[in-house]
Amino acid sequence: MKLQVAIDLLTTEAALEVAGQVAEYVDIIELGTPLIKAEGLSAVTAIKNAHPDKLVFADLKTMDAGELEADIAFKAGADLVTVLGAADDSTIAGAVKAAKAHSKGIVVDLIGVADKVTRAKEVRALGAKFVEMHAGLDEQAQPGFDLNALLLAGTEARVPFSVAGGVKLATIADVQKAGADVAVAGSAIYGAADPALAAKQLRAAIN
Ligand SMILES: O=C(CO)[C@H](O)[C@H](O)COP(=O)(O)O
Repeated sequence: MKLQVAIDLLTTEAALEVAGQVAEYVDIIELGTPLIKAEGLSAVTAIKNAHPDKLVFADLKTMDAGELEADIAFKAGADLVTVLGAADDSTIAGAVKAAKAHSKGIVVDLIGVADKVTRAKEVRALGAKFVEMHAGLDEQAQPGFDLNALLLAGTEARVPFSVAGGVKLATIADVQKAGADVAVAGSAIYGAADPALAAKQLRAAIN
């Protein structure tokens, strides 16, 4: 299983600092949606230039204009770009077209999708590289949030998947057991007192 760090900080400078601290322990470096909204796609270029050996993930969460938005992110240096599973099939197909043109990949984020198992199968058929079983920061803050529902959906969908939703040291082994291809950890890494140590421990827990 790969480890992805999601950097939900607001400046390129801060993102570069965290990426530099944790790169040796992760496979994929994600530029979070708030960071891209704050800094633009130049943040993606800066991270790719600093870490050309890592997969750089631009969390655009595209909902429309799939081909156009994915194309500009790939041109900026992204290897993986997200489109929302709630988007129209044509939006996802358009983004996949852009990914094929750049020999890169589209990840479909199933945040907010009620039937994640069915949609995962549909978007995989449309050409998604993998799907993200994702409970967002707001959903995680709701009482009763349960990561296990995401893990179950991933296992049942039988397509390549990542899991994002407050993944941490206490839960990353369960993510691996569920058969995930990628574990995404955001606040557990960038919010830690020592991000390098947090990433190292997460990596050790899945090796
Ligand atoms: O995409 C996101 C929010 O929409 C986050 O990057 C993702 O949820 C991972 O962060 P965390 O581990 O803190 O949940």
